[in-house]
Amino acid sequence: MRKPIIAGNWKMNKTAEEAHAFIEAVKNKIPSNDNVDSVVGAPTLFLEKMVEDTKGTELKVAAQNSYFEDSGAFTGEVSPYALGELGVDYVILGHSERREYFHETDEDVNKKVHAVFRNGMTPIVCCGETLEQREAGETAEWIKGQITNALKDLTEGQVSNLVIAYEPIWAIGTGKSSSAEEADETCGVVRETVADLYNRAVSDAVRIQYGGSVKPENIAEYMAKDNIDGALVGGASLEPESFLKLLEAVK
Ligand SMILES: O=C[C@H](O)COP(=O)(O)O
Repeated sequence: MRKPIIAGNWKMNKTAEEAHAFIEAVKNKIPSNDNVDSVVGAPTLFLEKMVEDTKGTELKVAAQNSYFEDSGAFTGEVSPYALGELGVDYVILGHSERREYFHETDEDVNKKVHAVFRNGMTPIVCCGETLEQREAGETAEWIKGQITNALKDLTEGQVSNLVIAYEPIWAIGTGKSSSAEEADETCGVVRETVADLYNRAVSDAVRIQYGGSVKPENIAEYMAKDNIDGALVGGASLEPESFLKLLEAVK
């Protein structure tokens, strides 16, 4: 039985003060992590304070990116070693916005996945197709390729502990969510790819989230599906009330 994982991704939103106010508003209302893992992905600037603010609570903190080298002459980059030292739990990797605007490749994502594991954190690896790819019937092949590349040279133990977020690009921030059936089918492609690359025990263990216009009103439809173990949520994770409703719907 896989434990659900709901992760907010604030993207480049909020000030330090707003982030602190959010944590204050939710921290005593987070469901027990015996039932659901609750995560907030915050901008790098606030991570230290968020880790401090969430100490002793059931809320976990995610970074939204990490570089693949631990240290060195990489001006402006975020060290995975420093993130691990800070007490960050998860790192979102390969989000379609990072791939599109910052030209991240599958190879970069794979190196980052290794770096995040090496530093004791859990990667949330994103994959997803464009509308053109979906309409051309290329979704399954594309997703298989992204997953195969992202998981290169990982151990069975690492992949069993990994989180994969399937986010159709056309459903992100558009209000056009994928139907639960379509989302489940493609999350099934992700799971079968993991089974082919590793084995059934690993594919049964890996947790797969759906992301793309998830909100309190529709999250239950996704969570009812066999291959969907959680959600990666942008817009609807920004307000405390909405974030708590997402967690309530799955606990
Ligand atoms: O990482 C989250 C996704 O990009 C989904 O964003 P959204 O919930 O605003 O559509």
